[in-house]
Amino acid sequence: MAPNKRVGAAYRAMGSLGIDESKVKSALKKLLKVFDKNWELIEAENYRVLADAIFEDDDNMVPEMKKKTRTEDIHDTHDSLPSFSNNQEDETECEEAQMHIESVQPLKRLRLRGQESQPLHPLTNCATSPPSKRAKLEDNALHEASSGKKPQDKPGSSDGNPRIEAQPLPPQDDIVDKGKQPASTQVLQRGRKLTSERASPSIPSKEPTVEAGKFLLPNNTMPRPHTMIIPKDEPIDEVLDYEMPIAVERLFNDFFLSEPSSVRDSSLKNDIAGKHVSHVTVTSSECRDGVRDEDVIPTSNEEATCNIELASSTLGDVKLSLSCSSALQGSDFRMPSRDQLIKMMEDKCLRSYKIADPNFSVKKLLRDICDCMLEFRNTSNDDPEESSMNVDASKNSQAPSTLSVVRNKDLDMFCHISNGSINVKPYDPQSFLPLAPLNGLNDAVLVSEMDQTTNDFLQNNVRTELEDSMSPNSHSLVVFPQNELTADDIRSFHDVSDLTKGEENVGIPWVNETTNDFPPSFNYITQNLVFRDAFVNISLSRVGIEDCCSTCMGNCVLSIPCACANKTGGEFAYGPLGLLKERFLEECIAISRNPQRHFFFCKNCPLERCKNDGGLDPCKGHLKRKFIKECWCKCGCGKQCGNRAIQRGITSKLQVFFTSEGKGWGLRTLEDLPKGAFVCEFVGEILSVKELHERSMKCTEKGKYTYPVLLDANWDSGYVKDEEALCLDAASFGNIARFINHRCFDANLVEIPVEVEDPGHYYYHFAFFTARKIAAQEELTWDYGIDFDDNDHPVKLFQCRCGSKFCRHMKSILYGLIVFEHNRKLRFFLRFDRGLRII
Ligand SMILES: C[S@@+](CC[C@H](N)C(=O)[O-])C[C@H]1O[C@@H](n2cnc3c(N)ncnc32)[C@H](O)[C@@H]1O
Repeated sequence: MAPNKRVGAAYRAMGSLGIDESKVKSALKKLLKVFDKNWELIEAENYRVLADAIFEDDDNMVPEMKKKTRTEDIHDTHDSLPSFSNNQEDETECEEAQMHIESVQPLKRLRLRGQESQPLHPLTNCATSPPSKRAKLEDNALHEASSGKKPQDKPGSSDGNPRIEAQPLPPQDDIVDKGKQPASTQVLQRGRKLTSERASPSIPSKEPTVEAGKFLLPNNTMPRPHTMIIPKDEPIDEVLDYEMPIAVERLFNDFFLSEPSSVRDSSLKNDIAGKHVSHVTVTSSECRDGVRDEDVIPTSNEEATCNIELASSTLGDVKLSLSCSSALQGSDFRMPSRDQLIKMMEDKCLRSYKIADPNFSVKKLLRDICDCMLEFRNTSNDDPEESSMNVDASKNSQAPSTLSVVRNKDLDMFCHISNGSINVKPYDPQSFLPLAPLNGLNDAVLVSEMDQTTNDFLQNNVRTELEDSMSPNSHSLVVFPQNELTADDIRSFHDVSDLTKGEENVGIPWVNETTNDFPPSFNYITQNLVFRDAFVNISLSRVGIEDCCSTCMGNCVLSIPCACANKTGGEFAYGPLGLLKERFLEECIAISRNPQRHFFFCKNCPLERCKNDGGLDPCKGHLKRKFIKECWCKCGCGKQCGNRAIQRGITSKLQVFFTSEGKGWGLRTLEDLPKGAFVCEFVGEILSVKELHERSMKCTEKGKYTYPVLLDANWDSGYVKDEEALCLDAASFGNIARFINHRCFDANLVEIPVEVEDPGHYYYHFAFFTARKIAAQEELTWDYGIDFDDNDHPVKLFQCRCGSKFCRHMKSILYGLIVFEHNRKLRFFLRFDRGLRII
């Protein structure tokens, strides 16, 4: 009989590790038996289980040899060595045994270190699908292969055995596991019981009790910061690395959420067959009926038909994802609806289990699974508040077919069920990259590689702050695109939990409940930065005694107006609570809403000048605004002075979201805001208007746009030099304000120029304040002041979808239509629905 190629390959692989073929044979035999001849399991990770099994054999042999040596020592110490020498085989074995006492650990370390880039330990893959049947050994094949070509010896190893002492020992600290026991086939029989039976939070689940084939484990093919060996004696709990968020997001949701089933099927098939799909954890031959408990067959990804994935993060958040492939079901396979699937499962369970709670439900089962996962995590968490989890299944989310599971008010998770896909998707402040692996990308790219110190630091310092800034709403499902990604896309990733990348006092999360889009790529900055030519002279010497309140102390707004207040028109703009005073605010709103009354026209307008097109068109007008002058570091008051509102930065809970009205991304508040509150500044690159003009031209050519704001509130004071005619552009460098959309006339924010460090009036801060009380969840808007008939406006014109009944754009469209209709005698249907729509 021809030698079995797989056997031969196994010998060669072990040979390349310097392992003697006699050891390979017996270990291989055992494994084939245990694994029911499933070669994939044996071959996984370059025959890792085989190597481990060999080491284990050696380990077992060591005590025997030691015992023997000790016995002979007692009888005759001097005779013991010769007696071994007389027996060549025994001597060799003894040598091996001795050698393994010393060196099996380093060998394993070295091997692991070399495999760092490989998928994780096969343990979990195998463990999720262990064989349930026994089979005959492949004796013949083994025999023939073992009598074939001898594996090449390692250099320095004359007898074919590994000479460990020749290999450098890695530092002990590098090793995550204890290194005493190899991951062995014994471990494969272990698992974690995931039933509704709760583990007591005080008793860590150290004794996995699930039989082979009946348990689920998190998919561990994703990379981890610390690849580790799982010592065989240690419980499976150790496999779960709760120190790091596990970024497993298969997100078959894309397929399940919206597309017709036929589309879904083909996409899914491609995905499953593709290399990227590597998270097969449970495979069932009868997945038509859901996940089958018995006869779980380990299989390759290509054969996968049913996946269950669990993922958790350090916060105890759990994601469970089910997916089903049509690969083995035939072309007419259709994914059942969520309700069909649940009903089918419930019927099956009620049929199968003689004693079942009459109120048994699959949803409850899933929640229980999630609870169990969380409890595993909570056992290591002493915080009683976190340990007591409140599952509220009745809470509905906005998404259809969604089940919300809320753990507690501050740290909740969002369990989404939609057509076979169940996600518990939390806000995860520790992940610096999106949680989802995306097609065409190696998962490794997407998992933050934090070392323990960074991780600990974040846990101690950042998480609480970020958690505080979150609301349950912000944990909603985020669907990541499944398209191929470019390097640019990868660069544009924004942390779901904090788009500001930690730059602001508060984290500002983003959500997209509408499309698969990510927020646009830009660099987050909290302070305006000069691009190149803009003249911004911030120097202490320019701030004269009349421009600051050097003799003030404490909180200026509580005492008589200081020099800074004088510059604001004789009194402080802010009241004692830090809100803008009503009268001041109303004046500012009036300027924005009735600009015609506050326009001034420059004699030599920098905007017209910078066009450099020969002629000089007349100035189109600028708004003369009211300024706020805040106290600054040259003042005697402290940082808590009430006249330093914008300097304290963003304090409100905000969220970037994808609007449903076609405006792209927008900014909303997650909490009620009072009238007159500072929200944020418009931050960007400081450009001269000339630079802006040049940039706009270039951008337009490339189909890109600038996000400019003119700092023209003081251009009426005389001739404005080119380098002093400034603007801000937030397209590439900006802050959260770049997401604030326009609303005609009745916007809920008002923009006010604020001077802080430059008394020159040409450079100032462009700050947004609430124009009225704003309720939580309301989108924040400001009136860009666009003339929709002015094609020359520095802001790229768009079709306004502000929904305001005062919408200027719609008015002009309506006017145009009426004229058109009148002239052409054509009929148009107009519908007044959230503003004017043309149908
Ligand atoms: C400063 S950005 C605001 C954020 C933007 N929506 C985004 O997705 O990045 C300005 C752009 O948003 C869009 N936009 C803002 N307000 C809008 C409105 N009322 N209707 C339609 N589009 C709007 C326009 O495309 C505009 O050029």
